[in-house]
Amino acid sequence: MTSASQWKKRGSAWSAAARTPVGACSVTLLVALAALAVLGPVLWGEQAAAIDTNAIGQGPSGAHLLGTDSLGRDIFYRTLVATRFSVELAAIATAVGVTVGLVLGTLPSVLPRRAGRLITSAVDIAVAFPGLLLALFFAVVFGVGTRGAVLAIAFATAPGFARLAQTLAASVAGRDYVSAARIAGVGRLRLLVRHVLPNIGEPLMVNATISAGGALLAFASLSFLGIGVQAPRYDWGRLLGEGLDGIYVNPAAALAPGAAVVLAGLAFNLVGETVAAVVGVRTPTARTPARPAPPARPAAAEEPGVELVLSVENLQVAFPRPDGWTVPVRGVSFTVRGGEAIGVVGESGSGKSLTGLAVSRLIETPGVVTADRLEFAGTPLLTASERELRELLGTSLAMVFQDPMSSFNPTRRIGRQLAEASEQHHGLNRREAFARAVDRLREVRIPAAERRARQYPHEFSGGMRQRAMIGMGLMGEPKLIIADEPTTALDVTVQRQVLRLLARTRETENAAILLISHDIAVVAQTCDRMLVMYAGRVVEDLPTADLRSVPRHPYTRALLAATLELDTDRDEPLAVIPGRPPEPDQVPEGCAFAARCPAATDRCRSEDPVLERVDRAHRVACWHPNGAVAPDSDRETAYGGAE
Ligand SMILES: Nc1ncnc2c1ncn2[C@@H]1O[C@H](COP(=O)(O)OP(=O)(O)OP(=O)(O)O)[C@@H](O)[C@H]1O
Repeated sequence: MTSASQWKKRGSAWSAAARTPVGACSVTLLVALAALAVLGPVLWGEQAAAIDTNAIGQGPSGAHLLGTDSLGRDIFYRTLVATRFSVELAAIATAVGVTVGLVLGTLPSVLPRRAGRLITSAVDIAVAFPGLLLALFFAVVFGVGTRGAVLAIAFATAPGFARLAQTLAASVAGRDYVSAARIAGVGRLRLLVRHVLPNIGEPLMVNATISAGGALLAFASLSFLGIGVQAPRYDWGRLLGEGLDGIYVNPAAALAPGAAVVLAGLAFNLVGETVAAVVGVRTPTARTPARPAPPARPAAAEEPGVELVLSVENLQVAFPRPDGWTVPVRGVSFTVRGGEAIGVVGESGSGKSLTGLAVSRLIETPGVVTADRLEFAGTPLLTASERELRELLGTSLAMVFQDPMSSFNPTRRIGRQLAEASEQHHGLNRREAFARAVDRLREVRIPAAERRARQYPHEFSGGMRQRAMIGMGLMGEPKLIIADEPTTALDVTVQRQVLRLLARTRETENAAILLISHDIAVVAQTCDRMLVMYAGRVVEDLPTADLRSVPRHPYTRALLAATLELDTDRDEPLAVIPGRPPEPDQVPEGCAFAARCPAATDRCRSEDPVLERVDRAHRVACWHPNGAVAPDSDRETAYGGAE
């Protein structure tokens, strides 16, 4: 979709929202409020200030619509003129509150963890207090008067915003384009400013608008109590307080500013609601469980010493749950040599993606990654400093995600997103980095690369975005490309182009590839070796050339039998693997596949098999890798495959 059509779509959403009852009310109220704020003091400033000692404390009359105050000034004009000051003060207090809140809310993601936690705890405590109580407290601290009241209301608004910003930032932090930027080595502050803030702007705007209504009310309350605006200046709160003194003589003197506060507050709230309806804002909730040490699992077999790009030994990924830990990756071990292409296959939930994310150091707190060894290009990733990691991963590791739509920041041009890493790591200036980005886009066969580099992600097709993502990986000199289901969201022809591009990149750049896929056929065509994962572990590691002849694990054979190929007899029902893999927190004793395995014995149900070498390039975790042992039940073997 082009940006013009996007704007058109947005425009029609706005006009549709304005035609709803809420939308129409909010537009009318807002226009009236803005007109009064701008024109009120100009048109009626003099009448509002005119003192008439002959008309002190009068009730409504033809000359004075809402009566007069204790100096004979016209209350109707004063209420109209007070609009500007009341709205101005509420807007300033909200702006200061939102800014302070935004800083407090986003600081934890740039500061060291301990300092960040301190701020988060302070915000949590402040959020627990009612806003008006906080405003009163701060009003006393900052002193009586307009400035004190502005600061008091701003500081009372800030904690709510800080919490909202934290939650929104956390919800964006897991998006692919943020992961991609992190992999490209983009620093925390830049990540925040360029990738997180632009994408949480809309919900923050909506909440700021609604908060302005609250600020207006809070201001009126402080002025009413005599600790806000001081005479001779006046806002609605002050007029309300003055009107209340003579409420029995002239109730309109108090009711008019009161009604003005209510109507203006309503205008802000309704505008907020209308904006929320158009931009589709929903506020996610945060989650911070406790974190004890995850359980240990046995290490798997070791690869003989070759020059390795990646060396993973006993990798575990654990997440806290209210009642303990769930460990979806339970001791994965494998190695990747330079230029080698390895496929990772397995059913959904087997831990493929988490393994890729753990290798890229993209598992976020509260997730915990442990390993006996996790080395990339000779650097231990678990003990490396953040700076080392940024340098190393930013230049040598590329990541291609499943959803090409979410892989790029929607608010930034493609070329700039590619260039970002080069500005950071290669010391290139903006122009040079952009030129390199264009060159890389050309390299991945993006037509009219120069023009395309200036376009936004939504102007690219899915296949082009995926190629651009690979191009982003090529901004450095990647030693390893981790591609997580890179073709799942694409149609078949585009799938082939992307796979071909990956293969070409591997050749030209001598980059190793870790291709995560549930499509065994794709892996067989593209990779040298295949890791078969089941319930968070590698159960077989074998050359793809041997796929047809020597898979040893019953699960691998089952996966192969369930793969649809061109030569599959379409009249025969496709083999299926009976049952479902266990949930990560319900993995049984013994071999996790035993319950679905036609050859399972008592030993399989009680002892967990270790991944062991069966020949030079082949490892398998099975007690009966040759399929020689008869099953201990009368079940028929459900799957084909060579024995
Ligand atoms: N943040 C998390 N907290 C708790 N559990 C998680 C988290 N992320 C993933 N999991 C669980 O870990 C398991 C493995 O997830 P993973 O995404 O690695 O699977 P996968 O093999 O890549 O599956 P798919 O092919 O569907 O992407 C799943 O059961 C998933 O529910």
